[in-house]
Amino acid sequence: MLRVENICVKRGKVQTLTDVSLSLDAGRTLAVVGESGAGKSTLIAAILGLVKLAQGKITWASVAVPSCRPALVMQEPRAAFNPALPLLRSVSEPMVAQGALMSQERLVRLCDGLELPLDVLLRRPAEVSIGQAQRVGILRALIAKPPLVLFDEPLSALDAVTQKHTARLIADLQREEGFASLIVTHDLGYAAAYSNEMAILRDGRVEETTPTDIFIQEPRSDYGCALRTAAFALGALEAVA
Ligand SMILES: Nc1ncnc2c1ncn2[C@@H]1O[C@H](COP(=O)(O)OP(=O)(O)OP(=O)(O)O)[C@@H](O)[C@H]1O
Repeated sequence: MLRVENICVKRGKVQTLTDVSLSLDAGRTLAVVGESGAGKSTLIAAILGLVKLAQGKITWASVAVPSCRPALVMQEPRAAFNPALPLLRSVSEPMVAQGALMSQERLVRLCDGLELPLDVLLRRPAEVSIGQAQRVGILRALIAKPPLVLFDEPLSALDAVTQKHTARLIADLQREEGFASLIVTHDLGYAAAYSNEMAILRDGRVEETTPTDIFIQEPRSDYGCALRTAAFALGALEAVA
């Protein structure tokens, strides 16, 4: 459903993405993994139509992606919200944009799953912890049942136990609702545990796109092998190998 076809992006004078092609179907998860500066956030910006493509095209079900109202979980949790507004106002924005009312039942279910006390939503961004703000970002992304969710380092501010609960909640909702999920992360362990496919990005190019179970056993690219070896050395892949 999501098709990224041979895109090139320049930011300033820097070529940040070169001939990148990816695809992602409904109900599936694609993890985009790569070192800092590889172009992961630029890829998300390109999918959202926030940067100009020098070449190639990006579509969702054959039309421009913004028309499907993709949801974004931003990398910097507090910066994702209007600092002047209680978080609940920001959380309700995707529903307002659809002209729909927010279901109390869904709000309570998601807050329970994310271990977010409801009173946190009555505070402004500066009045909650970064980890809470990150989970509110996930709540806002999922509240309106979007068909496509782009997660930019969605668990980076959470402790290991909360990471696990949050990742499970996202996976459970995805099974029930069938959204397509693109996860950008440095964390190979998380990517390996929760994705169907892994795209390895380096210096703005896709080194390989490989089904996750195969990648864990035998990456196809030299850089994929180096990432896998490093992740094993850190103990990040033991649970999934
Ligand atoms: N607005 C910009 N102008 C010029 N260069 C930029 C701009 N934004 C990003 N870049 C450069 O583009 C490259 C890719 O950046 P990007 O933020 O996409 O990487 P990333 O893989 O998301 O990194 P990180 O994991 O550190 O967030 C980097 O070399 C970065 O310095």
